[in-house]
Amino acid sequence: MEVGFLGLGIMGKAMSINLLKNGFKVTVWNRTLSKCDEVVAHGASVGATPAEVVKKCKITIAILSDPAAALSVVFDKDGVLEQICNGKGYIDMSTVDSQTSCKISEAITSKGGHFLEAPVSGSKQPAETGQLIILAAGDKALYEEAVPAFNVLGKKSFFLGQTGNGAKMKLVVNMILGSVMNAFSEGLVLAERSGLNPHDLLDVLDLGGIANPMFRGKGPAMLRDNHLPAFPLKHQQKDMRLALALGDENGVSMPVAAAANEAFKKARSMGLGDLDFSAVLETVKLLKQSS
Ligand SMILES: NC(=O)C1=CN([C@@H]2O[C@H](COP(=O)(O)OP(=O)(O)OC[C@H]3O[C@@H](n4cnc5c(N)ncnc54)[C@H](OP(=O)(O)O)[C@@H]3O)[C@@H](O)[C@H]2O)C=CC1
Ligand SMILES: O=CCCC(=O)O
Repeated sequence: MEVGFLGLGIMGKAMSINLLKNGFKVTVWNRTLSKCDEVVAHGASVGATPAEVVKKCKITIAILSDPAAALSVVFDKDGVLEQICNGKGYIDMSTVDSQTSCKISEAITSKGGHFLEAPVSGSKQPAETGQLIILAAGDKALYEEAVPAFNVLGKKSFFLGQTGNGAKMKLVVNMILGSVMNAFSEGLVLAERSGLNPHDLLDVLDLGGIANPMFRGKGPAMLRDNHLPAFPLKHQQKDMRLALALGDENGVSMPVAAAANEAFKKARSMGLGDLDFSAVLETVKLLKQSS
């Protein structure tokens, strides 16, 4: 199967290379052209614009930073809308809000195209190893058609019904993720400042009921102040912001998530937005030092 792929950031690069390694023909586009080089070395072709990719491919996948980027690639000049038509499918795997997803869906389907949202849970390493969790919603026929690609990209795909449900599920998951990361950061600093060995804390956590791959995977690096980006902090803050808006729409009080969002905003203001979201740890250290 030949697929188009728009967006070669941390996730898109890993996912498109994974498709190529598993026998898919892939035509890629990225706003910054130089990021195509590594994927081309794995056998990809390059399209000059999103429209050119869609013209060439029956199904085009996108994974872009945020709602503004997702909308721009569809609606702007040389965008997806210029070539989408009957028989072609567009799958947006970016993490966006349901309103953005519905706006894209309406535009694609008004041109006769098929639309699926399919944000993913899991980060850089699961993207590299095909272990993502795919949260799809929208056009069921397009979902069925995309299953061979999803089977390469992920360990499990969910079809969640109407467009918007995938976006909502993803935001709920990441709202929890961001809140947990803040609690974990506070715990690491509290352990150290109160005279405990934080490595002992990691061992204790790993044996108990709240053991999880994130503590295990990121904890040791966090203790070395290593925040090399797998999931950029600026994207986690975007997800908290969008999840809080979903809370507003549904009358759900989320004081924990609101506090976590403030911490991620603080980290962004400290210039940490391009680091991993674990860098929110630095805001806890800062607060303790100034008190
Ligand atoms: N990293 C992770 O662990 C995960 C990320 N996600 C989500 O996946 C999406 C991508 O994440 P990730 O790969 O980490 O992000 P990156 O920041 O690494 O990549 C972002 C991509 O979006 C492109 N982009 C940004 N703005 C525009 C624009 N205005 N027009 C066209 N292209 C644009 C970038 O192009 P350029 O190279 O030119 O800047 C790049 O290809 C986000 O929605 C994120 O929340 C979901 C699960 C896990
Ligand atoms: O959206 C990013 C999710 C990152 C993760 O699941 O570790």
